[in-house]
Amino acid sequence: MNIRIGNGYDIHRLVSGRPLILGGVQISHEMGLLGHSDADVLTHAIMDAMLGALSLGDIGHYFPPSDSKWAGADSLMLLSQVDRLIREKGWRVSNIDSVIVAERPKLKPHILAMRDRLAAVLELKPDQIGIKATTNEKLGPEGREEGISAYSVALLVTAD
Ligand SMILES: Nc1ccn([C@@H]2O[C@H](COP(=O)(O)O)[C@@H](O)[C@H]2O)c(=O)n1
Ligand SMILES: C[C@@]1(CO)OP(=O)(O)OP(=O)(O)OC[C@H]1O
Repeated sequence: MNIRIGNGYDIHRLVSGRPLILGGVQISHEMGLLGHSDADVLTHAIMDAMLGALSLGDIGHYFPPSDSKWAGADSLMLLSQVDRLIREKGWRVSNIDSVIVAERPKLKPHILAMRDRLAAVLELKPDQIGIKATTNEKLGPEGREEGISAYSVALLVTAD
């Protein structure tokens, strides 16, 4: 069995008038993330980790922000396409681990729902997907609540 590891990072700006969607879960908050798609920063970091593991570039290559086709796109649908790409190449996800950096809102109550949604799309068990949350101790853009970022690593294994 072959193994490959990849990492991903993304950040999106917090603005009023947008829904806050993380890991495919809509979270009640007075602000949401701005982006060409639904701006699901966690799912974007996970996709980049999966693509990075196989040196397949990044999500902007497959879903260019300049292409109106992806305007308002559901990031879980994009994740499903990335998963299909790696499966077609003979790989599958062994496990994913992630961190969301957000001063607010409290994400702990939503982590299990995010794991369930991502696991359903990736056809994994929820315990193959780690998601943690941390504040940035009021430091930097996340700490000033200007944005939310996410980091992810993905371990891929060959299907055989
Ligand atoms: N948006 C967040 C941030 C943090 N948490 C939870 O709180 C714990 C403590 O966070 P610190 O940044 O003070 O270390 C953290 O381990 C998370 O469990 C959260 O739920 N939502
Ligand atoms: C998801 C895509 C889709 O156009 O757009 P955004 O939601 O703006 O997200 P970002 O991480 O800035 O860029 C990646 C794009 O592929």
